[in-house]
Amino acid sequence: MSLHIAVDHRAPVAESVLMPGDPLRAQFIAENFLDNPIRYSEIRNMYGYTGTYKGVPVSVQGSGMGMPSMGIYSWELYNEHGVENIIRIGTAGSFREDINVGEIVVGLAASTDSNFQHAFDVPGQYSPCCSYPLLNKLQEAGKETGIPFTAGNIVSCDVFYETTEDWWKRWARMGVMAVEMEAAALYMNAAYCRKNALAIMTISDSFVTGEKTTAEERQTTFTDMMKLALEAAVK
Ligand SMILES: O=P(O)(O)O[C@H]1O[C@H](CO)[C@@H](O)[C@H]1O
Ligand SMILES: O=c1cc[nH]c(=O)[nH]1
Repeated sequence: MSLHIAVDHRAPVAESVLMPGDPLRAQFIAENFLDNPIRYSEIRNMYGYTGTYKGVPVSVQGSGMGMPSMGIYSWELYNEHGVENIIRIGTAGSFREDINVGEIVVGLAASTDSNFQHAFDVPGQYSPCCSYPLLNKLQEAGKETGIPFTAGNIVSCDVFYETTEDWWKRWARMGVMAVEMEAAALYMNAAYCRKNALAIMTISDSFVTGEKTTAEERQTTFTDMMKLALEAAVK
């Protein structure tokens, strides 16, 4: 057991873990996609489950919202639970008019406005990027399932409710596709711990059109992303 994640001897945390921000999305995936899921942790109601997908053990663990929370859970998974691969399965807001609600984006790199990197004491600006081996597996899964996605730069922000209008347009001007709140911390922890990480997000709202999805839709309807991540996790 680590400080924030319990263990259950019947269901050790698997080598590959899917991480949604929302613990109820973790429960939905476990109940609808995994065989014989067991909830190994409910500390703070941040549920974690292990089951099998196509016969291979896979875990699903809520990360909570924001880089501090993702930083804690991914650190403990990598360092105290033997995890090698983490695939974030999140939601994001689109900055591009050709990337619409319901579509999937993959963070090749995660720009950020956070100071999370101070923990690593690098003498400059670190560029958080995904793991190439996991990206390759996702590409294979994409070809096999026919589920499309767009890969590029995303931004992980500390603030959800920005107060200045059009703040996002300056990120968009630099080719950043979408905003979420955890990938940069995950990528930095993975790099430091010599592990693998990839962030996949379904677009839940568009800064360009103003379209939005409900909390319930964000919890349960983004099943293509879940399938894609599971297929990549068992390769
Ligand atoms: O749906 P999740 O995975 O939580 O991701 C996004 O949604 C939350 C904000 O509503 C933030 O955590 C953001 O990164
Ligand atoms: O972090 C997020 C996630 C979805 N939509 C946003 O606007 N921000």
